[in-house]
Amino acid sequence: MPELALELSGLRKVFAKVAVDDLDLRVRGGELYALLGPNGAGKTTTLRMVAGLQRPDAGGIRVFGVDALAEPIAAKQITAWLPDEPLLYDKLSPLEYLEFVAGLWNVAPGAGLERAEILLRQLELWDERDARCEGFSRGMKQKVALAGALIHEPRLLILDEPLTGLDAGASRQVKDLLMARVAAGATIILTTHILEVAERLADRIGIIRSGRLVAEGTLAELRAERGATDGAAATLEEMFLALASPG
Ligand SMILES: Nc1ncnc2c1ncn2[C@@H]1O[C@H](COP(=O)(O)OP(=O)(O)OP(=O)(O)O)[C@@H](O)[C@H]1O
Repeated sequence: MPELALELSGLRKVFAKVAVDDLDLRVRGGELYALLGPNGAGKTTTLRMVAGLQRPDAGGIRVFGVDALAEPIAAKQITAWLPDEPLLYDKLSPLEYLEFVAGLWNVAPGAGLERAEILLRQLELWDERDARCEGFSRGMKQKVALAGALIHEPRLLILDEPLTGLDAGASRQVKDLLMARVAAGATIILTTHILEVAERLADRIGIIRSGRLVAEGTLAELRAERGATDGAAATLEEMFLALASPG
């Protein structure tokens, strides 16, 4: 049985109404797991709780066996978090920003610089390494933020809509980078509204609605389940629309 990268049990968060509703979710080590769901389904709230930015009202979170609620620092050491609207220190250049973030994680300066160069080259930002981020486009800033999230080489990458707003070229660079990380043994959980991303990249897909997991599996498994009831092989979009809408 593969090691579990993430285990959520009975996770619950209530704001004015229930956002995450006794959610159970397991992500295996080494897989790319796409979390899909309509607006307001509870995806970001779930991931923010895993990243330690929001305290659940109930339930448990384990990251590679570490109890993230009891040992948040240990859990954060092995986790990357990229929010959907990341903030950067605009006055810094990409290289300065990555050196700064590497320092926060106690990455040795030499190793930090080496990793920064690899990441900036992969994301085609090396030529802009010394320019201030304040002059960058939204997509360029998003790529710098992604590099910052990966600089401490976390085992678990949690990415909230990492491809939204990127042009085709940037999107390809980010996808290639993520696939390379998975090939090197990392685990990725991402949310996306771009169903083609889930279709092409994900080992498994989870569909969440009203804070609960309503379907989960490989694309083939989801299709087979749907096909069995509908008598036809459904597209991910058809399955998503059927599963994500109430009633
Ligand atoms: N800080 C907050 N205070 C109050 N309500 C919140 C807060 N954060 C989220 N919510 C509510 O919790 C519910 C789930 O929101 P969440 O952002 O997790 O959904 P989502 O699935 O990520 O949606 P989207 O796809 O639109 O990003 C929504 O009803 C939202 O209004």
